[in-house]
Amino acid sequence: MFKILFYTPEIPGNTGNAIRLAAITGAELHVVKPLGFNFEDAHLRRAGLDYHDLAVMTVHETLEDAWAALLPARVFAFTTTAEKNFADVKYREGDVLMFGPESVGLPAEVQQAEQITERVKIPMLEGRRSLNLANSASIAVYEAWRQLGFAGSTFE
Ligand SMILES: C[S@@+](CC[C@H](N)C(=O)[O-])C[C@H]1O[C@@H](n2cnc3c(N)ncnc32)[C@H](O)[C@@H]1O
Repeated sequence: MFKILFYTPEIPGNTGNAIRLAAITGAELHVVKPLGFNFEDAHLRRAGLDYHDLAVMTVHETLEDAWAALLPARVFAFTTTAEKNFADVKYREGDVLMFGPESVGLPAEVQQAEQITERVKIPMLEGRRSLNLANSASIAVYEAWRQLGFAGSTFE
């Protein structure tokens, strides 16, 4: 399945939603510190509901630790500044879908890192700033999973 990579997320409810997304789809969730919350946060637990035990989640101390655990793999950096439509990628099993923190998005140096295969954008109307982090991850995982015929799901 796919790997969701949240770089330094700040808002607990978004990571809680991603935990639920991971449990529902089988995608792994990888989270890079520092985090803007702790895992006991009520908002995170509420958003993740009772799915925490069903999700595979790893917390990495640094981005280097995350690369060591995830690579080799293709890494797609989701950013509002990309030119390429995320839906034009032909996703493969094991791809990493990477997202930035809520306030500032992925820093330029991370977007330009050698580990990044391609920067991609989810379409928006002209003049709109960005989607919510958890919504972005859901859209990305479901498009990638759709391309794989929803492998492993009840509709396979
Ligand atoms: C709330 S957004 C960050 C907003 C930040 N001000 C920016 O412009 O990047 C959090 C994350 O969601 C993802 N995201 C939101 N909208 C997106 C879009 N239209 N295309 C690709 N990624 C998006 C990105 O990974 C982003 O770092």
